[in-house]
This record gives sequence, C-alpha cells and structure tokens, in this order.
Amino acid sequence: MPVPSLVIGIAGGTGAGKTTIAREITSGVDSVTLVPLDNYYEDRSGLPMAEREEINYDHPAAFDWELLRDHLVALCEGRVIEMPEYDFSVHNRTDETTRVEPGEVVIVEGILTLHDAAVRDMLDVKLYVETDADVRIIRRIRRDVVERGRDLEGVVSQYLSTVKPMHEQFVAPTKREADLIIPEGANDTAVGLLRERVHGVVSGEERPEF
Ligand SMILES: Nc1ncnc2c1ncn2[C@@H]1O[C@H](COP(=O)(O)OP(=O)(O)O)[C@@H](O)[C@H]1O
Ligand SMILES: O=c1ccn([C@@H]2O[C@H](COP(=O)(O)O)[C@@H](O)[C@H]2O)c(=O)[nH]1
Repeated sequence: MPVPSLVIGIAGGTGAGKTTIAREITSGVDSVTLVPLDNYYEDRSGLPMAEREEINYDHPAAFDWELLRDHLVALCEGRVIEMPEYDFSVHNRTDETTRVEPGEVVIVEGILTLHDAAVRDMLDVKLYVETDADVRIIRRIRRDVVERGRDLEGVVSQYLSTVKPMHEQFVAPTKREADLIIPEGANDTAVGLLRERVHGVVSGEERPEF
C-alpha cells in the first residue's frame, strides 16, 4: 500500500465549492483518496430523529475529531481505513463503513478542515475556498432540497440559526491557517495552477510543500 505523496486540506463555507475543487485539482491523478469531513460527524444512533434535527452541525463539537485524526494517521502511514458513511436525510451515520485505501494524493475537505491543530499538522498544503455568502446559500438551498431531503423553510431557518453564525465564529477564522485562499471557488486560474502543482508532486518532480 503506497504512502501518499501529498496530503491536501480544503476548508471553506458550505457551498463554497470545496468538493468541486478537490475533484478538479486531482483530475488525471491515478489514485486519489477523498476524506470528506462530513463522514466524521459524530455517531448519533442513540438519539431519536427529533433530537438529531436540533443539533448544531456547524459547531466543531459536532465532529468526531479523534476518529478523523486516527484515520489520517493511518492513511499517511499507508494503512487502510474503514471510513464511516453519513446519511444527511436522517442526520446520522449509516450502519455501513467503506474500506478506503491510501492514494497517492489524500484530500481532506469540509467546512472545518483547518480547525483542528493535529489535523492541520498532517496537511502538506492548506487551502481555504472563499465564495460570497449569497452564492453559497443559493447553492445550499438547491442541494439540500434536491439531494438531502430538506424543505425550503427548514434550510432557511437552519442557515439563519446555526450555519451563518457558526461560519462567522468558527469557519471563516480558519482562513488565517491557510497557505492559499482561493477566491470564487473553482476559478480556472487557481484550479489550473493547483492541478499543475499536484501533478508535479505526484510525478516526483516537485516537493510536497507548496
Ligand atoms: N465555480 C463554480 N461555478 C458554478 N457552480 C459551482 C462552482 N463550484 C461549485 N459549484 C456548484 O455548487 C454546488 C456546491 O459545490 P460543492 O463543491 O459541493 O461545495 P462544498 O463542497 O463547498 O459544499 C454544487 O452543485 C456545484 O456543482
Ligand atoms: O446532519 C447534518 C450534517 C450536516 N449538515 C450540514 O452540512 C454542512 C456541511 O456540508 P457541506 O458539504 O460542506 O456544505 C454543514 O453546514 C451542516 O449544516 C446538516 O444539515 N445535517
């Protein structure tokens, strides 16, 4: 099992374009391991749905940081992990896990990827995707209604009560931990430069530090 040549962290607000950037900057790389922070929400199997609906999912306390740290250490050492799966429609992990092997490139992406110091220390490069709040909320409404089984009223009320204030308190401040801030999400120039760099490291021509 290979030890990854490059570990990238991508943070930024909901709907900023983190997943899109992760996909685009690694296109053409043979083996990429994606570690979505969303899969590391705490296991809430002990709580009924009504209580799960009330949880603040944008606060750092909503995540199982210990498991994420353990899994990143394992991947960085070339070991396989059993990654949890998350079902947004029921606000909980599923009963399934996925066997995930370390790729040449490992990407951790999620709103609070740059929050935890131990996680940050495992990243060769730290990116923060900066996209205007109005664009992000429009994307989020579309996505949550179409893909995550929510209604418009619920998305708006969650946004105002927790998503926006937690973004301001916890997500946006992690920008200062980033090596690079990418404006307007997956813009062609940033994606092109990052993609070149990723390919350079994977081919052994460049060092992992950006
Ligand atoms: N640069 C972009 N231009 C237009 N749409 C985009 C762009 N980046 C992302 N999107 C769209 O916005 C939505 C959210 O993007 P995603 O990458 O999933 O965001 P995040 O992972 O930050 O929540 C998706 O439907 C995606 O296709
Ligand atoms: O059960 C849940 C878990 C999370 N959320 C929301 O998801 C986003 C993070 O996902 P992105 O893909 O980065 O948008 C976060 O803002 C949580 O509010 C949820 O609604 N329910």
